[in-house]
Amino acid sequence: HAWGYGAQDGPEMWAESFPIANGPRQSPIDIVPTQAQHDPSLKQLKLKYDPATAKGILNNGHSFQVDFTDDDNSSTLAGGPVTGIYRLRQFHFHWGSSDDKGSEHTIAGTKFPCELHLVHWNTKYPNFGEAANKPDGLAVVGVFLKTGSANPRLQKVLDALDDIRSKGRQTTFSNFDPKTLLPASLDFWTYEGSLTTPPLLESVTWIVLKDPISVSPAQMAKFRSLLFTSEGEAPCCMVDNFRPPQPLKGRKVRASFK
Ligand SMILES: Cc1c(Cl)c([N+](=O)[O-])nn1CC(=O)Nc1ccc(S(N)(=O)=O)cc1
Ligand SMILES: [Zn+2]
Repeated sequence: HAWGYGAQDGPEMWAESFPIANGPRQSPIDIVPTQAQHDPSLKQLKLKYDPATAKGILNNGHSFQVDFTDDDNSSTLAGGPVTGIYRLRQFHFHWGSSDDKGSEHTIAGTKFPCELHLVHWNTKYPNFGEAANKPDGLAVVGVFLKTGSANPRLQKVLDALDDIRSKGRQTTFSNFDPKTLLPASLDFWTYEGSLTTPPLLESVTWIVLKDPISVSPAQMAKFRSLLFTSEGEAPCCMVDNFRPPQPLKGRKVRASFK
């Protein structure tokens, strides 16, 4: 099932191979703050990350991801809208070819140049693969990146991109605490959704942080230096790797804040 973000294999074509693309709980969505309901029963988000669990960084041909060892509860998410403990598996980004687009979620139609996803799986299941197709299997924290001053916390990730320019390239990436990539406030919106790329599994509790972190235009250029293509193929810049917002289909979006 070769899929991508081009005219021939992009989001408008995904339903041909992945009919769930037109399902009832697809992601991303446009978040309309005035229509989100404050839910005082939502707990505080509890994120505990051990930098020693960072393992490697990989160009998977759709984005790049930093993978974490997930064989114990060293790096976990709990609280917020979820029950139980979810383990951090990886984080990755989505971004645009220019600073006026790139995020997957939007806020009242506003697009950000980039969006970070921290992917966690429910430890009530034996592993990520088992969790990935359960309705409460995954929890993804989304963080918007807004153009402004350079973000020093991103630099270690961006400096590693030179070694993984082409699809399939990977290198070690250790001693990194993803908590350093989060904004000061953990206020969030939450809703029931899906993976935003094939296989588009409807197994994600989305936790989208209200506040963005900063990224400079020069740092955004670094993201855009990656390639969708493998070495030896005609190079195609890795940009616009975002799915547009999908129909809400009656879902409620809750806010953890007033
Ligand atoms: C589906 C699956 C399984 Cl099962 C495994 N596995 O190793 O067992 N790996 N993958 C791939 C995967 O994780 N995709 C994924 C897609 C979108 C997102 S996003 N943007 O955050 O919604 C997060 C992840
Ligand atoms: Zn993602």
